Order: sequence, then structure tokens, then C-alpha cells
Amino acid sequence: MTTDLAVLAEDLTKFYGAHRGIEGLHLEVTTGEIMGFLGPNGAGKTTTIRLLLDFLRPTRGHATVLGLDPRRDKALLHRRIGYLPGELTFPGRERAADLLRFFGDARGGVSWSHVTDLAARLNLDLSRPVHAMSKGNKQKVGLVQAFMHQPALLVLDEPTSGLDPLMQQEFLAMVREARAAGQTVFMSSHVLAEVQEVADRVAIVRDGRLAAVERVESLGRRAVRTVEIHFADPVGPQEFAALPGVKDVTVSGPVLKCTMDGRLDPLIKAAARHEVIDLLSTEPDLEETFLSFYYHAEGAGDAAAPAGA
Ligand SMILES: Nc1ncnc2c1ncn2[C@@H]1O[C@H](COP(=O)(O)OP(=O)(O)OP(=O)(O)O)[C@@H](O)[C@H]1O
Repeated sequence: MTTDLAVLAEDLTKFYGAHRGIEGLHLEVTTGEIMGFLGPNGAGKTTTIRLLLDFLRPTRGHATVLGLDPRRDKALLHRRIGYLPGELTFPGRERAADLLRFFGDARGGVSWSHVTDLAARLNLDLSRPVHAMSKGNKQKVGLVQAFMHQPALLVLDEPTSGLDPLMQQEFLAMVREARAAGQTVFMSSHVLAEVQEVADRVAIVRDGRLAAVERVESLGRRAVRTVEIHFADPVGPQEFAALPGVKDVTVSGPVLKCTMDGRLDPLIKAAARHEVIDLLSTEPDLEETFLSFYYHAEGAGDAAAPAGA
């Protein structure tokens, strides 16, 4: 057993009848890292998370979480994990404070001042009954219970769902602090931008299969951006289309649009041969970057190896 892995999935597979939830997943999450788990709706993120926690049993394959077998060591594992489910249900009529005390006791006791600190940061009123709370406030209760016992591993399914932008930033700060304290974070999302800010690596799943695993900073170096250049006079597409990294060139009179993969320098130098009125370059979009990586990578099926690690 390799102890520097918080999560190891080997050929992890779940079929719902004939319907594929996730298939052949090989994934390694290193202790102390923040890994984003990304993919569109229905890609298999929640299925994977539920397999890691033994809320579902695999059709095939195996997972090791914090060095434990999720099935055999379930109770012990659940005390060491902070889990935020994708769909929160709080059936009782308790106040948030009572519910959190209950969860805390179930995990062997928590520091109550830590709970109230977390609630204050998230602007959550613990004296209110949870069942009467808005979706966003219920999500905050879910986050407090996931973080409150400072677990070795946080498994968060769509953690920012329902949070306003200010609270999303507070949440991301909590995630960074967890990493600084040596905790590991595995968080799913279908929005790449929100994990881009904090994650060390991102794994992307599509249609029940792992498509790629990449370090976030190496995605940045492979930045894809869209560029629009307005010239004083009409230009032809041919002198730009062959430049390194330039793709999808369209020219409409004096306006050229293209996508750029990599450094802008060749495009700027070619454009400078003409009179340039304006140049617009959109921020690199991680989703486009990731998809570009995914579609152009050789051996995408072997993408589970932590690139650059
Ligand atoms: N209980 C179930 N019975 C049958 N099929 C299921 C069940 N749960 C999930 N699926 C299917 O498995 C696939 C993966 O679903 P899953 O919920 O894991 O995706 P997800 O990536 O978490 O999506 P979302 O972002 O929408 O939550 C989907 O095609 C889904 O329809």
C-alpha cells in the first residue's frame, strides 16, 4: 500500500443495470493535494464519489481511501473523511447548531469554537432550523459539517452549488487553508473556472470514463485563447492560418478572428506588418484548454499518470 496516496481507484467500475455510471477508472489523489474532479452533468462524478465512500458497491475494480478499504473499514473511514453530498437532505426539524452537535458527537467530538468560526465565515445563522433554510444556507450547513472535524480527506460533491460569489471565495479560502494544514481535498464540479483557482490537479471525466488528468499550471502553459484583430484595411486569412498555434481563422473584411494555442508572439509579429486598430484577446479558458488537450493528446487513454509530477 502506497501511503502517500489519499485515494487510489483501480479499474473502478459501476454499471446501473446496462447503464454505465463510471468504467475502468484509474485515479490517484496524492496526500495533501487539491484535486478537482470535473465533467459535464451525467459524466460519472457522483457515482465515483459514492463508490469511494461505499455508498455504492463497484461492479468491478477497487478503491483504497486513506489506506483503508471503503467496504471493510467503512465506519473508521467515514470518521476520517469530511463528505459533502451533491444533494443535501435534512429530514429533521433541528436547528443547525443541534444538527452540527449531533454530527460532531458522531465523529467523536469537535471543537465548538471551530464550528462557530466556520459558520461566521460563511455568514450562517446556527440558531435557525435547517429545514426552513434556503438552498444556499443548507449548503453552508453541509460545508460546516464536512470541515468541522478537520478530516484528513475532504470529499466534496459540487461544493459551490447554491453559494453566491462572495461565499464561493470564502469556501475557496477554506480549501486552501485545509491544504496548508496537510488535508487532502477531492472536489467535483462541472464548472472548471471555480476549481482552476485552487486545484493542484484536475481530472476530467466524460461519458463515464476518465479523459485526462493534468496539473493546473501546465494547462495554463498550454493556454488556448481567442484573438480578434481589427486592421485598418482588409487582410487575407492565408498569411495567418499557417502560423504556429493559430487555428480556426476567419476573416471578415478588416477583422480577423482565430484561436491561439500557446504564445501570441508569432501572431503579433505577423499582424504588425499591417496597420492594427485594435486587438482583443480573451482570457485563457480552462475548459477550451482542457478539451484542446483532450482531443489533441496522444494516448488520452493513458491520461491517469500525473503529468509533470
Ligand atoms: N441510480 C441510478 N440508476 C441508473 N442510472 C444512474 C443512477 N445514478 C446515476 N446514473 C447514471 O449514471 C451516469 C453517471 O451519473 P452521475 O450522477 O455519477 O454523474 P455526475 O457526473 O455526478 O453528474 P451531475 O453533475 O449531473 O451530478 C449518468 O448517465 C446517470 O444517468
